[in-house]
Amino acid sequence: MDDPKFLVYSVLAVITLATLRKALWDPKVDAIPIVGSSKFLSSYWNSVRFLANASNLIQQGYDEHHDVFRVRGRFFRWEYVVCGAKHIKELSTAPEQVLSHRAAIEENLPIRLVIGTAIGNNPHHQFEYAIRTSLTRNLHACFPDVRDEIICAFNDVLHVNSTEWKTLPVFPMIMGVIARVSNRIFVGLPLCRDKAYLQNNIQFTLDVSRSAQRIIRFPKFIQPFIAPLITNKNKGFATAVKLLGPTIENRLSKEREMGPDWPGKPNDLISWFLEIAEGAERTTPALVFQILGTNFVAIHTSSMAFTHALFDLAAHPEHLLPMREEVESVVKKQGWSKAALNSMVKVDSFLRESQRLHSGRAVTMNRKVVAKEGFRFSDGTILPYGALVYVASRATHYDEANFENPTKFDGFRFARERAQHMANHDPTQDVFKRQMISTAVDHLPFGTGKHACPGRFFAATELKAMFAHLMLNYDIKAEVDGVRPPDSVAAGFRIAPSPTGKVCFRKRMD
Ligand code: HEM
Repeated sequence: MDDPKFLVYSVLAVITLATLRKALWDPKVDAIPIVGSSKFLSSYWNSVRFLANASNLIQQGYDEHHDVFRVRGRFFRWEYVVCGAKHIKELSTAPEQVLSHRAAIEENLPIRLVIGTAIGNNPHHQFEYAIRTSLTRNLHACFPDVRDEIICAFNDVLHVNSTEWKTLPVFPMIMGVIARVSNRIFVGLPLCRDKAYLQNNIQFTLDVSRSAQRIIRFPKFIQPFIAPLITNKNKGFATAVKLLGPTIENRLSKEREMGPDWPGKPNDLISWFLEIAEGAERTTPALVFQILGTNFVAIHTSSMAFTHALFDLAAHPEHLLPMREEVESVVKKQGWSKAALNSMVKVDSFLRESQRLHSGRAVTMNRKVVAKEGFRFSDGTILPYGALVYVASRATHYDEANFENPTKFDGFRFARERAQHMANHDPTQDVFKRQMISTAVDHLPFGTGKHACPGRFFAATELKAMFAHLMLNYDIKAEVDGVRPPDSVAAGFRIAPSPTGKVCFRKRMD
Protein backbone atom coordinates (compact mmCIF):
# COMPACT_ATOMS: atom_id res chain seq x y z
CA MET A 1 0.00 0.00 0.00
CA ASP A 2 3.03 2.24 0.51
CA ASP A 3 3.72 2.07 -3.21
CA PRO A 4 2.26 5.26 -4.82
CA LYS A 5 2.20 3.53 -8.23
CA PHE A 6 -0.18 0.87 -6.87
CA LEU A 7 -2.50 3.60 -5.61
CA VAL A 8 -2.49 5.39 -8.97
CA TYR A 9 -3.20 2.14 -10.87
CA SER A 10 -6.02 1.26 -8.46
CA VAL A 11 -7.66 4.66 -8.93
CA LEU A 12 -7.28 4.37 -12.72
CA ALA A 13 -8.80 0.88 -12.68
CA VAL A 14 -11.82 2.06 -10.68
CA ILE A 15 -12.33 5.06 -13.01
CA THR A 16 -12.07 2.79 -16.08
CA LEU A 17 -14.58 0.30 -14.69
CA ALA A 18 -16.95 3.10 -13.68
CA THR A 19 -16.70 4.68 -17.15
CA LEU A 20 -17.27 1.32 -18.80
CA ARG A 21 -20.25 0.65 -16.53
CA LYS A 22 -21.72 4.08 -17.32
CA ALA A 23 -21.20 3.56 -21.06
CA LEU A 24 -22.92 0.20 -20.94
CA TRP A 25 -25.78 1.19 -18.64
CA ASP A 26 -29.06 2.21 -20.11
CA PRO A 27 -32.34 2.05 -18.14
CA LYS A 28 -34.30 0.77 -21.18
CA VAL A 29 -31.79 -2.02 -21.66
CA ASP A 30 -32.03 -3.09 -18.04
CA ALA A 31 -35.51 -4.42 -18.81
CA ILE A 32 -34.12 -6.95 -21.29
CA PRO A 33 -33.19 -10.18 -19.52
CA ILE A 34 -29.60 -11.39 -19.41
CA VAL A 35 -28.53 -14.97 -19.98
CA GLY A 36 -26.30 -16.17 -17.19
CA SER A 37 -25.18 -13.86 -14.41
CA SER A 38 -26.36 -10.25 -14.40
CA LYS A 39 -23.68 -9.19 -11.88
CA PHE A 40 -21.30 -6.62 -13.30
CA LEU A 41 -18.07 -8.59 -13.18
CA SER A 42 -19.36 -12.15 -13.32
CA SER A 43 -21.38 -11.38 -16.47
CA TYR A 44 -17.98 -11.11 -18.13
CA TRP A 45 -17.52 -14.81 -17.46
CA ASN A 46 -20.26 -15.28 -20.07
CA SER A 47 -18.02 -13.67 -22.68
CA VAL A 48 -15.60 -16.50 -22.11
CA ARG A 49 -18.42 -19.09 -22.26
CA PHE A 50 -19.68 -17.35 -25.38
CA LEU A 51 -16.33 -17.62 -27.10
CA ALA A 52 -16.11 -21.30 -26.21
CA ASN A 53 -19.64 -22.24 -27.30
CA ALA A 54 -22.17 -19.52 -28.05
CA SER A 55 -24.75 -22.06 -29.19
CA ASN A 56 -25.32 -23.47 -25.67
CA LEU A 57 -25.67 -19.99 -24.21
CA ILE A 58 -28.19 -19.00 -26.90
CA GLN A 59 -30.17 -22.22 -26.34
CA GLN A 60 -30.24 -21.44 -22.60
CA GLY A 61 -31.57 -17.95 -23.36
CA TYR A 62 -34.17 -19.34 -25.77
CA ASP A 63 -35.41 -21.89 -23.19
CA GLU A 64 -35.54 -19.32 -20.38
CA HIS A 65 -36.91 -16.23 -22.13
CA HIS A 66 -38.59 -17.09 -25.45
CA ASP A 67 -38.61 -13.55 -26.86
CA VAL A 68 -35.68 -11.11 -26.50
CA PHE A 69 -32.63 -11.54 -24.28
CA ARG A 70 -29.05 -10.32 -24.21
CA VAL A 71 -25.74 -11.97 -23.67
CA ARG A 72 -22.29 -10.52 -23.17
CA GLY A 73 -20.75 -11.86 -26.36
CA ARG A 74 -17.75 -9.56 -26.22
CA PHE A 75 -16.14 -8.02 -23.19
CA PHE A 76 -17.22 -4.52 -24.09
CA ARG A 77 -20.76 -4.95 -25.41
CA TRP A 78 -24.05 -6.82 -25.26
CA GLU A 79 -25.43 -8.88 -28.12
CA TYR A 80 -29.24 -9.01 -28.36
CA VAL A 81 -30.98 -12.20 -29.42
CA VAL A 82 -34.52 -12.31 -30.76
CA CYS A 83 -36.78 -15.39 -30.69
CA GLY A 84 -40.38 -16.24 -31.56
CA ALA A 85 -42.37 -15.85 -34.79
CA LYS A 86 -43.80 -12.41 -33.95
CA HIS A 87 -40.48 -10.80 -33.05
CA ILE A 88 -38.65 -12.42 -35.98
CA LYS A 89 -41.30 -11.13 -38.38
CA GLU A 90 -41.00 -7.60 -36.99
CA LEU A 91 -37.21 -7.69 -37.23
CA SER A 92 -37.31 -9.05 -40.79
CA THR A 93 -39.56 -6.23 -42.01
CA ALA A 94 -37.98 -3.30 -40.14
CA PRO A 95 -36.70 -0.48 -42.38
CA GLU A 96 -32.96 -0.23 -43.06
CA GLN A 97 -32.78 3.24 -41.45
CA VAL A 98 -33.98 1.71 -38.16
CA LEU A 99 -32.50 -1.81 -38.12
CA SER A 100 -29.60 -1.83 -40.54
CA HIS A 101 -28.34 -4.95 -42.26
CA ARG A 102 -25.46 -3.03 -43.86
CA ALA A 103 -24.27 -1.46 -40.58
CA ALA A 104 -24.33 -4.88 -38.90
CA ILE A 105 -22.15 -6.35 -41.67
CA GLU A 106 -19.70 -3.46 -41.31
CA GLU A 107 -19.58 -4.04 -37.55
CA ASN A 108 -18.87 -7.79 -37.80
CA LEU A 109 -16.85 -7.74 -41.01
CA PRO A 110 -14.88 -4.47 -41.02
CA ILE A 111 -13.83 -4.94 -44.63
CA ARG A 112 -11.97 -1.62 -44.82
CA LEU A 113 -9.71 -2.72 -41.98
CA VAL A 114 -9.31 -6.26 -43.24
CA ILE A 115 -8.52 -5.73 -46.90
CA GLY A 116 -7.86 -2.05 -47.44
CA THR A 117 -9.64 1.27 -47.65
CA ALA A 118 -9.89 1.99 -51.36
CA ILE A 119 -11.92 -1.09 -52.18
CA GLY A 120 -13.81 -1.35 -48.91
CA ASN A 121 -15.08 2.20 -49.36
CA ASN A 122 -17.14 1.30 -52.43
CA PRO A 123 -20.65 1.81 -51.09
CA HIS A 124 -22.51 0.52 -54.14
CA HIS A 125 -23.21 -3.15 -53.49
CA GLN A 126 -24.03 -3.94 -57.06
CA PHE A 127 -23.29 -7.61 -56.67
CA GLU A 128 -26.36 -8.22 -54.50
CA TYR A 129 -28.54 -6.70 -57.18
CA ALA A 130 -26.99 -8.76 -60.01
CA ILE A 131 -27.34 -11.94 -57.92
CA ARG A 132 -30.96 -11.20 -57.06
CA THR A 133 -31.90 -10.43 -60.68
CA SER A 134 -29.60 -11.61 -63.51
CA LEU A 135 -28.11 -14.71 -61.85
CA THR A 136 -31.53 -15.98 -60.77
CA ARG A 137 -33.16 -15.20 -64.13
CA ASN A 138 -30.39 -17.00 -66.03
CA LEU A 139 -30.52 -20.25 -64.06
CA HIS A 140 -32.49 -22.06 -66.78
CA ALA A 141 -30.20 -20.82 -69.55
CA CYS A 142 -26.98 -21.59 -67.66
CA PHE A 143 -28.07 -24.99 -66.34
CA PRO A 144 -26.27 -27.03 -69.06
CA ASP A 145 -22.98 -25.37 -68.05
CA VAL A 146 -23.63 -26.06 -64.37
CA ARG A 147 -24.38 -29.70 -65.16
CA ASP A 148 -21.30 -30.06 -67.38
CA GLU A 149 -19.04 -28.67 -64.66
CA ILE A 150 -20.59 -30.95 -62.01
CA ILE A 151 -19.87 -34.06 -64.11
CA CYS A 152 -16.28 -33.01 -64.87
CA ALA A 153 -15.53 -31.87 -61.31
CA PHE A 154 -16.80 -35.07 -59.65
CA ASN A 155 -14.99 -37.23 -62.23
CA ASP A 156 -11.79 -35.41 -61.33
CA VAL A 157 -12.09 -35.57 -57.54
CA LEU A 158 -13.69 -38.99 -57.00
CA HIS A 159 -11.73 -41.32 -59.32
CA VAL A 160 -13.63 -44.42 -58.17
CA ASN A 161 -14.60 -47.76 -59.68
CA SER A 162 -17.51 -50.08 -58.90
CA THR A 163 -15.67 -52.67 -56.85
CA GLU A 164 -13.76 -50.81 -54.17
CA TRP A 165 -15.01 -48.25 -51.68
CA LYS A 166 -12.90 -45.11 -51.46
CA THR A 167 -12.99 -43.14 -48.19
CA LEU A 168 -12.56 -39.41 -48.72
CA PRO A 169 -12.58 -36.29 -46.51
CA VAL A 170 -15.72 -34.49 -47.63
CA PHE A 171 -15.41 -30.79 -46.80
CA PRO A 172 -12.20 -29.90 -48.68
CA MET A 173 -13.30 -31.98 -51.67
CA ILE A 174 -16.75 -30.38 -51.83
CA MET A 175 -15.31 -26.89 -51.42
CA GLY A 176 -13.19 -27.50 -54.53
CA VAL A 177 -16.19 -28.77 -56.51
CA ILE A 178 -18.47 -25.91 -55.43
CA ALA A 179 -15.80 -23.28 -56.17
CA ARG A 180 -15.39 -24.74 -59.64
CA VAL A 181 -19.10 -25.17 -60.47
CA SER A 182 -19.99 -21.70 -59.14
CA ASN A 183 -17.18 -20.04 -61.06
CA ARG A 184 -18.34 -21.67 -64.28
CA ILE A 185 -21.26 -19.20 -63.97
CA PHE A 186 -19.31 -16.39 -62.32
CA VAL A 187 -16.30 -16.16 -64.69
CA GLY A 188 -16.64 -19.06 -67.18
CA LEU A 189 -14.07 -21.36 -68.78
CA PRO A 190 -11.07 -21.69 -68.57
CA LEU A 191 -10.63 -19.69 -65.35
CA CYS A 192 -13.21 -21.77 -63.45
CA ARG A 193 -10.78 -24.71 -63.67
CA ASP A 194 -7.65 -22.76 -62.77
CA LYS A 195 -6.40 -24.27 -59.50
CA ALA A 196 -4.59 -21.12 -58.32
CA TYR A 197 -7.65 -18.95 -58.99
CA LEU A 198 -10.02 -21.32 -57.14
CA GLN A 199 -7.63 -21.80 -54.22
CA ASN A 200 -7.26 -18.03 -53.86
CA ASN A 201 -11.04 -17.60 -53.62
CA ILE A 202 -11.25 -20.28 -50.93
CA GLN A 203 -8.28 -18.93 -48.97
CA PHE A 204 -9.45 -15.32 -49.23
CA THR A 205 -12.73 -16.21 -47.52
CA LEU A 206 -10.92 -18.06 -44.72
CA ASP A 207 -8.34 -15.29 -44.19
CA VAL A 208 -10.86 -12.46 -44.21
CA SER A 209 -13.28 -14.27 -41.87
CA ARG A 210 -10.50 -15.18 -39.42
CA SER A 211 -9.00 -11.70 -39.41
CA ALA A 212 -12.43 -10.11 -38.95
CA GLN A 213 -13.27 -12.47 -36.05
CA ARG A 214 -10.08 -11.38 -34.27
CA ILE A 215 -10.42 -7.66 -34.98
CA ILE A 216 -14.01 -7.38 -33.75
CA ARG A 217 -13.09 -8.73 -30.34
CA PHE A 218 -11.55 -5.30 -29.66
CA PRO A 219 -13.49 -2.07 -29.06
CA LYS A 220 -13.96 -0.03 -32.24
CA PHE A 221 -11.51 2.73 -31.43
CA ILE A 222 -8.68 0.20 -30.99
CA GLN A 223 -9.48 -1.78 -34.17
CA PRO A 224 -7.53 0.42 -36.66
CA PHE A 225 -4.38 -0.08 -34.56
CA ILE A 226 -4.88 -3.82 -34.12
CA ALA A 227 -5.87 -4.58 -37.73
CA PRO A 228 -2.41 -4.14 -39.33
CA LEU A 229 -1.00 -6.64 -36.82
CA ILE A 230 -3.67 -9.23 -37.60
CA THR A 231 -4.47 -9.12 -41.31
CA ASN A 232 -2.32 -10.25 -44.20
CA LYS A 233 -3.42 -6.94 -45.78
CA ASN A 234 -4.94 -7.48 -49.17
CA LYS A 235 -2.74 -10.35 -50.38
CA GLY A 236 -5.75 -12.40 -51.54
CA PHE A 237 -7.17 -9.40 -53.34
CA ALA A 238 -3.84 -8.70 -55.11
CA THR A 239 -3.69 -12.35 -56.24
CA ALA A 240 -7.27 -12.11 -57.55
CA VAL A 241 -6.36 -8.98 -59.54
CA LYS A 242 -3.39 -10.86 -61.02
CA LEU A 243 -5.42 -13.96 -61.98
CA LEU A 244 -8.83 -12.53 -62.85
CA GLY A 245 -7.73 -9.03 -63.91
CA PRO A 246 -6.73 -9.98 -67.52
CA THR A 247 -10.18 -11.56 -68.17
CA ILE A 248 -11.88 -8.39 -66.97
CA GLU A 249 -9.54 -6.12 -68.93
CA ASN A 250 -10.41 -8.17 -72.01
CA ARG A 251 -14.18 -7.74 -71.42
CA LEU A 252 -13.77 -3.99 -70.85
CA SER A 253 -11.73 -3.58 -74.00
CA LYS A 254 -14.26 -5.59 -76.10
CA GLU A 255 -17.02 -3.31 -74.80
CA ARG A 256 -14.99 -0.23 -75.71
CA GLU A 257 -14.37 -1.58 -79.23
CA MET A 258 -17.78 -3.07 -80.07
CA GLY A 259 -20.28 -1.69 -77.55
CA PRO A 260 -22.06 -3.38 -74.64
CA ASP A 261 -23.71 -6.15 -76.69
CA TRP A 262 -20.67 -7.42 -78.58
CA PRO A 263 -21.05 -10.68 -80.51
CA GLY A 264 -20.07 -13.72 -78.45
CA LYS A 265 -20.37 -11.90 -75.12
CA PRO A 266 -20.39 -14.63 -72.42
CA ASN A 267 -23.54 -15.06 -70.35
CA ASP A 268 -21.87 -14.93 -66.93
CA LEU A 269 -21.62 -12.88 -63.75
CA ILE A 270 -18.86 -10.62 -65.12
CA SER A 271 -21.20 -9.59 -67.96
CA TRP A 272 -24.14 -9.11 -65.56
CA PHE A 273 -22.02 -6.90 -63.29
CA LEU A 274 -20.83 -4.89 -66.29
CA GLU A 275 -24.42 -4.33 -67.40
CA ILE A 276 -25.16 -2.37 -64.20
CA ALA A 277 -21.75 -0.97 -63.23
CA GLU A 278 -21.21 2.77 -63.59
CA GLY A 279 -18.22 5.14 -63.34
CA ALA A 280 -15.62 3.92 -60.84
CA GLU A 281 -17.37 0.55 -60.62
CA ARG A 282 -16.23 -0.16 -64.19
CA THR A 283 -12.56 -0.55 -63.25
CA THR A 284 -10.68 -3.83 -63.02
CA PRO A 285 -10.04 -3.66 -59.24
CA ALA A 286 -13.68 -2.79 -58.50
CA LEU A 287 -14.98 -5.65 -60.67
CA VAL A 288 -12.45 -8.12 -59.25
CA PHE A 289 -13.61 -7.11 -55.80
CA GLN A 290 -17.25 -7.84 -56.72
CA ILE A 291 -16.41 -11.31 -58.06
CA LEU A 292 -14.26 -12.03 -55.01
CA GLY A 293 -17.13 -10.80 -52.81
CA THR A 294 -19.57 -13.14 -54.53
CA ASN A 295 -17.19 -16.06 -54.03
CA PHE A 296 -16.92 -14.98 -50.39
CA VAL A 297 -20.68 -15.24 -49.76
CA ALA A 298 -21.23 -18.28 -52.00
CA ILE A 299 -18.53 -20.91 -51.57
CA HIS A 300 -18.29 -21.60 -47.84
CA THR A 301 -22.02 -21.36 -47.19
CA SER A 302 -22.83 -23.77 -50.03
CA SER A 303 -19.95 -26.14 -49.21
CA MET A 304 -21.00 -26.36 -45.58
CA ALA A 305 -24.62 -27.08 -46.56
CA PHE A 306 -23.60 -29.78 -49.05
CA THR A 307 -21.12 -31.42 -46.68
CA HIS A 308 -23.81 -31.59 -43.99
CA ALA A 309 -26.19 -33.15 -46.49
CA LEU A 310 -23.64 -35.83 -47.45
CA PHE A 311 -22.98 -36.61 -43.78
CA ASP A 312 -26.75 -36.90 -43.26
CA LEU A 313 -27.13 -39.19 -46.26
CA ALA A 314 -24.31 -41.44 -45.08
CA ALA A 315 -25.73 -41.57 -41.55
CA HIS A 316 -29.32 -42.20 -42.77
CA PRO A 317 -28.77 -44.49 -45.79
CA GLU A 318 -32.44 -45.53 -45.97
CA HIS A 319 -33.05 -42.26 -47.86
CA LEU A 320 -30.70 -43.09 -50.74
CA LEU A 321 -32.83 -45.52 -52.75
CA PRO A 322 -36.08 -43.51 -52.75
CA MET A 323 -34.17 -40.39 -53.87
CA ARG A 324 -32.26 -42.31 -56.53
CA GLU A 325 -35.55 -43.69 -57.88
CA GLU A 326 -37.02 -40.20 -57.91
CA VAL A 327 -34.05 -38.73 -59.80
CA GLU A 328 -34.09 -41.62 -62.29
CA SER A 329 -37.79 -41.27 -63.00
CA VAL A 330 -37.67 -37.46 -63.34
CA VAL A 331 -34.60 -37.51 -65.62
CA LYS A 332 -36.21 -40.24 -67.78
CA LYS A 333 -39.26 -38.05 -68.36
CA GLN A 334 -37.71 -34.56 -68.44
CA GLY A 335 -33.97 -34.95 -68.98
CA TRP A 336 -31.55 -32.80 -66.97
CA SER A 337 -32.83 -29.24 -66.64
CA LYS A 338 -33.56 -26.62 -64.01
CA ALA A 339 -37.28 -27.44 -64.40
CA ALA A 340 -36.59 -31.15 -63.83
CA LEU A 341 -34.97 -30.29 -60.49
CA ASN A 342 -38.26 -28.72 -59.39
CA SER A 343 -39.88 -32.15 -59.71
CA MET A 344 -37.32 -33.78 -57.38
CA VAL A 345 -39.40 -33.23 -54.28
CA LYS A 346 -37.66 -35.80 -52.06
CA VAL A 347 -34.20 -34.45 -52.90
CA ASP A 348 -35.40 -30.93 -52.14
CA SER A 349 -36.96 -32.05 -48.85
CA PHE A 350 -33.78 -33.88 -47.79
CA LEU A 351 -31.60 -30.82 -48.37
CA ARG A 352 -34.07 -28.57 -46.57
CA GLU A 353 -34.16 -30.93 -43.57
CA SER A 354 -30.36 -31.06 -43.49
CA GLN A 355 -30.24 -27.24 -43.47
CA ARG A 356 -32.85 -27.11 -40.70
CA LEU A 357 -30.69 -29.21 -38.39
CA HIS A 358 -27.31 -27.87 -39.51
CA SER A 359 -27.53 -24.28 -40.58
CA GLY A 360 -23.95 -23.15 -40.04
CA ARG A 361 -24.49 -20.73 -37.17
CA ALA A 362 -26.44 -20.57 -33.93
CA VAL A 363 -27.88 -17.22 -35.02
CA THR A 364 -28.69 -15.39 -38.23
CA MET A 365 -30.12 -12.11 -39.58
CA ASN A 366 -27.65 -9.82 -37.89
CA ARG A 367 -28.86 -6.20 -37.67
CA LYS A 368 -27.69 -3.01 -35.96
CA VAL A 369 -30.05 -0.49 -34.41
CA VAL A 370 -29.22 2.77 -36.20
CA ALA A 371 -32.26 4.88 -35.22
CA LYS A 372 -31.35 7.25 -32.35
CA GLU A 373 -34.59 6.38 -30.53
CA GLY A 374 -33.87 2.63 -30.75
CA PHE A 375 -36.10 -0.11 -32.17
CA ARG A 376 -39.43 -0.84 -30.49
CA PHE A 377 -41.16 -4.21 -30.93
CA SER A 378 -44.99 -4.18 -30.86
CA ASP A 379 -44.96 -5.64 -27.31
CA GLY A 380 -43.03 -2.54 -26.12
CA THR A 381 -39.56 -4.16 -25.86
CA ILE A 382 -36.94 -1.59 -26.90
CA LEU A 383 -33.55 -2.35 -28.38
CA PRO A 384 -31.24 0.62 -27.75
CA TYR A 385 -29.41 2.69 -30.34
CA GLY A 386 -26.22 0.90 -31.45
CA ALA A 387 -27.38 -2.56 -30.35
CA LEU A 388 -26.29 -5.56 -32.42
CA VAL A 389 -29.20 -7.95 -32.87
CA TYR A 390 -29.47 -11.56 -34.06
CA VAL A 391 -32.21 -14.16 -34.49
CA ALA A 392 -31.82 -17.47 -32.62
CA SER A 393 -32.12 -19.63 -35.74
CA ARG A 394 -30.75 -22.92 -34.44
CA ALA A 395 -32.94 -22.91 -31.32
CA THR A 396 -35.95 -22.03 -33.54
CA HIS A 397 -35.21 -25.04 -35.78
CA TYR A 398 -34.93 -27.32 -32.75
CA ASP A 399 -38.15 -26.10 -31.10
CA GLU A 400 -40.87 -28.77 -30.80
CA ALA A 401 -43.48 -26.03 -31.05
CA ASN A 402 -42.29 -25.63 -34.66
CA PHE A 403 -41.42 -29.20 -35.71
CA GLU A 404 -42.54 -32.67 -34.65
CA ASN A 405 -39.59 -34.62 -33.22
CA PRO A 406 -37.36 -31.60 -33.91
CA THR A 407 -34.03 -33.28 -33.14
CA LYS A 408 -34.77 -36.29 -35.38
CA PHE A 409 -33.41 -36.21 -38.93
CA ASP A 410 -36.43 -36.95 -41.12
CA GLY A 411 -35.32 -36.42 -44.71
CA PHE A 412 -38.77 -36.56 -46.25
CA ARG A 413 -40.74 -34.56 -43.66
CA PHE A 414 -41.14 -31.60 -46.03
CA ALA A 415 -42.00 -33.82 -49.02
CA ARG A 416 -44.83 -35.31 -46.91
CA GLU A 417 -45.98 -31.85 -45.85
CA ARG A 418 -46.01 -30.68 -49.46
CA ALA A 419 -48.00 -33.76 -50.52
CA GLN A 420 -50.46 -33.15 -47.69
CA HIS A 421 -50.71 -29.52 -48.65
CA MET A 422 -51.43 -30.48 -52.26
CA ALA A 423 -54.11 -32.93 -51.12
CA ASN A 424 -55.84 -30.46 -48.79
CA HIS A 425 -55.45 -27.08 -50.42
CA ASP A 426 -55.21 -25.17 -53.66
CA PRO A 427 -52.19 -26.76 -55.37
CA THR A 428 -50.97 -23.36 -56.62
CA GLN A 429 -50.14 -22.44 -53.03
CA ASP A 430 -47.61 -25.25 -52.81
CA VAL A 431 -45.10 -23.40 -54.97
CA PHE A 432 -44.34 -21.12 -52.04
CA LYS A 433 -44.32 -23.63 -49.20
CA ARG A 434 -41.71 -25.95 -47.71
CA GLN A 435 -39.30 -25.95 -50.64
CA MET A 436 -35.59 -25.56 -50.07
CA ILE A 437 -35.74 -21.95 -51.28
CA SER A 438 -38.80 -21.00 -49.18
CA THR A 439 -37.97 -19.01 -46.10
CA ALA A 440 -40.24 -18.66 -43.06
CA VAL A 441 -40.06 -17.37 -39.49
CA ASP A 442 -39.50 -20.99 -38.38
CA HIS A 443 -37.07 -21.87 -41.20
CA LEU A 444 -34.09 -19.55 -41.33
CA PRO A 445 -31.06 -21.12 -43.06
CA PHE A 446 -31.31 -18.35 -45.67
CA GLY A 447 -32.75 -15.75 -43.26
CA THR A 448 -36.23 -14.43 -44.04
CA GLY A 449 -37.80 -11.15 -45.12
CA LYS A 450 -36.33 -8.48 -47.31
CA HIS A 451 -32.67 -9.44 -46.82
CA ALA A 452 -33.22 -13.19 -47.24
CA CYS A 453 -30.27 -14.63 -49.18
CA PRO A 454 -30.58 -13.53 -52.82
CA GLY A 455 -28.23 -16.36 -53.87
CA ARG A 456 -30.50 -19.12 -52.55
CA PHE A 457 -32.08 -19.86 -55.94
CA PHE A 458 -28.65 -20.43 -57.43
CA ALA A 459 -27.47 -22.35 -54.35
CA ALA A 460 -30.51 -24.64 -54.39
CA THR A 461 -30.11 -25.35 -58.13
CA GLU A 462 -26.42 -26.09 -57.76
CA LEU A 463 -26.74 -28.25 -54.63
CA LYS A 464 -29.73 -30.22 -55.89
CA ALA A 465 -28.04 -30.90 -59.23
CA MET A 466 -24.86 -32.03 -57.44
CA PHE A 467 -26.74 -34.23 -54.98
CA ALA A 468 -28.89 -35.83 -57.68
CA HIS A 469 -25.81 -36.49 -59.82
CA LEU A 470 -23.97 -38.18 -56.95
CA MET A 471 -26.90 -40.39 -55.98
CA LEU A 472 -27.53 -41.47 -59.54
CA ASN A 473 -23.94 -42.39 -60.29
CA TYR A 474 -22.30 -43.41 -57.03
CA ASP A 475 -22.93 -45.61 -54.01
CA ILE A 476 -22.39 -43.65 -50.81
CA LYS A 477 -22.02 -44.89 -47.21
CA ALA A 478 -20.72 -43.75 -43.83
CA GLU A 479 -17.15 -44.47 -42.78
CA VAL A 480 -18.63 -46.12 -39.65
CA ASP A 481 -22.22 -47.35 -40.09
CA GLY A 482 -24.80 -44.91 -38.68
CA VAL A 483 -22.16 -42.49 -37.36
CA ARG A 484 -22.18 -38.87 -38.47
CA PRO A 485 -18.87 -36.97 -38.15
CA PRO A 486 -19.33 -34.53 -35.24
CA ASP A 487 -19.82 -30.84 -36.00
CA SER A 488 -16.96 -28.51 -35.27
CA VAL A 489 -18.02 -25.81 -32.84
CA ALA A 490 -15.87 -22.79 -33.56
CA ALA A 491 -15.41 -19.62 -31.52
CA GLY A 492 -18.53 -17.48 -31.30
CA PHE A 493 -21.68 -18.41 -33.20
CA ARG A 494 -20.20 -20.68 -35.84
CA ILE A 495 -21.02 -24.40 -36.07
CA ALA A 496 -19.31 -26.01 -39.08
CA PRO A 497 -19.36 -29.56 -40.43
CA SER A 498 -16.36 -31.62 -39.39
CA PRO A 499 -13.48 -30.40 -41.61
CA THR A 500 -11.92 -33.88 -41.61
CA GLY A 501 -15.09 -36.05 -41.61
CA LYS A 502 -15.04 -38.78 -44.27
CA VAL A 503 -17.61 -40.59 -46.41
CA CYS A 504 -17.12 -43.71 -48.60
CA PHE A 505 -17.84 -43.65 -52.34
CA ARG A 506 -17.77 -46.19 -55.15
CA LYS A 507 -19.17 -46.27 -58.67
CA ARG A 508 -22.81 -47.39 -58.55
CA MET A 509 -23.01 -51.20 -58.55
CA ASP A 510 -26.54 -52.04 -59.83
C1 HEM B 1 -26.45 -22.89 -48.97
C2 HEM B 1 -25.86 -21.76 -49.29
C3 HEM B 1 -26.17 -20.43 -48.68
C4 HEM B 1 -26.66 -20.12 -47.44
C5 HEM B 1 -27.01 -21.08 -46.32
C6 HEM B 1 -26.78 -18.67 -47.37
C7 HEM B 1 -27.26 -17.97 -46.28
C8 HEM B 1 -27.39 -16.61 -46.22
C9 HEM B 1 -27.89 -15.88 -45.08
C10 HEM B 1 -28.33 -16.50 -43.77
C11 HEM B 1 -27.86 -14.56 -45.40
C12 HEM B 1 -28.23 -13.39 -44.47
C13 HEM B 1 -29.71 -13.08 -44.49
C14 HEM B 1 -30.07 -11.94 -43.54
O1 HEM B 1 -29.19 -11.36 -42.92
O2 HEM B 1 -31.27 -11.68 -43.41
C15 HEM B 1 -27.34 -14.44 -46.73
C16 HEM B 1 -27.13 -13.25 -47.39
C17 HEM B 1 -26.58 -13.16 -48.63
N1 HEM B 1 -26.23 -14.19 -49.47
FE1 HEM B 1 -26.40 -16.15 -49.09
N2 HEM B 1 -26.35 -18.13 -48.55
C18 HEM B 1 -25.98 -19.17 -49.38
C19 HEM B 1 -25.51 -19.08 -50.67
C20 HEM B 1 -25.32 -17.90 -51.35
C21 HEM B 1 -24.85 -17.80 -52.71
C22 HEM B 1 -24.52 -19.00 -53.60
C23 HEM B 1 -24.78 -16.47 -53.01
C24 HEM B 1 -24.35 -15.82 -54.29
C25 HEM B 1 -24.31 -16.38 -55.45
C26 HEM B 1 -25.22 -15.73 -51.84
C27 HEM B 1 -25.30 -14.36 -51.73
C28 HEM B 1 -25.74 -13.66 -50.63
C29 HEM B 1 -25.77 -12.20 -50.54
C30 HEM B 1 -25.30 -11.23 -51.63
C31 HEM B 1 -26.30 -11.88 -49.29
C32 HEM B 1 -26.54 -10.48 -48.72
C33 HEM B 1 -27.99 -10.06 -48.98
C34 HEM B 1 -28.32 -8.63 -48.60
O3 HEM B 1 -27.43 -7.92 -48.21
O4 HEM B 1 -29.51 -8.25 -48.66
N3 HEM B 1 -25.54 -16.62 -50.85
N4 HEM B 1 -27.06 -15.71 -47.23
